[in-house]
Amino acid sequence: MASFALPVNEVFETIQGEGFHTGVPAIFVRLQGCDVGCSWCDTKHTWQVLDSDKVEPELIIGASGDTARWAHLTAVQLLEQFQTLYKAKHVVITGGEPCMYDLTELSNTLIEAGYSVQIETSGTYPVKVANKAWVTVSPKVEMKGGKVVIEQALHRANEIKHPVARERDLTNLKNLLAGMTKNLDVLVCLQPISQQQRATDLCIETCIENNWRLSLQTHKFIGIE
Ligand SMILES: C[S@@+](CC[C@H](N)C(=O)[O-])C[C@H]1O[C@@H](n2cnc3c(N)ncnc32)[C@H](O)[C@@H]1O
Ligand SMILES: Nc1nc2[nH]cc(C(=O)O)c2c(=O)[nH]1
Ligand code: SF4
Ligand SMILES: [Mg+2]
Repeated sequence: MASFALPVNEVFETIQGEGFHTGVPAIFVRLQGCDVGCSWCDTKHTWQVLDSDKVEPELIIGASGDTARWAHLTAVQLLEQFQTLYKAKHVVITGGEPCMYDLTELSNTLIEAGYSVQIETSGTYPVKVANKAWVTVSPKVEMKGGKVVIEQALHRANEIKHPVARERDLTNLKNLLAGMTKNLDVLVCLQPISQQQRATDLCIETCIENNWRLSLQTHKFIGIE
């Protein structure tokens, strides 16, 4: 079967800094493209997929820095790089919004090669990924792009990791949870937006009240990618 290529912004090995898998060594594959439009997004350089930003694959693997550059890479090309360059056996496919693309072939290829796979998604696109993949949905409600969180993503989620700045974000989360008809015991994390103290205090208080987990973007505190 012809392997189709995905637009990759960066590939790097680090420690998962967010959610249930915080602390796990991981290879990150950041895909280019997102039309959700979160004003506080910390990866805005991935929003547009411009031909003028397309480069050769060798400029992407292991490169660092927040640029809009991207290259087409196939599942086999990525797997070969992982097996040559990295030790981690957990792969996080993120973006940009990775579920703009069909991730089934990439995730199946990696799982068959012995990797665990996790997807970081906004929940605004159907999640097309291997059944064994871990899906982290970070619901994006009332963002500029006007997209809505879809039921299929919430029902496929292994964890819901909600970004919180103020009370309204908690109300939005509780409305999403109340509307779910399946996956009712999904794991819930709260993630303060941009490490704001008021948001962090609100998350701590709410996690204790609801027995939810706190997700702190630990990589930003210890200065790793
Ligand atoms: C950059 S997004 C990419 C994946 C996908 N588009 C999504 O939003 O889940 C990865 C994670 O970073 C979170 N995030 C982005 N900017 C953030 C910020 N300023 N503060 C806290 N979390 C942020 C998102 O909520 C998401 O959980
Ligand atoms: N260390 C680290 N952990 C992360 N977890 C989710 C991330 C993301 O940008 O999707 C991320 C990231 O950018 N770095
Ligand atoms: S959905 Fe994710 S990548 Fe897109 S703008 Fe929001 S936080 Fe950024
Ligand atoms: Mg990040």
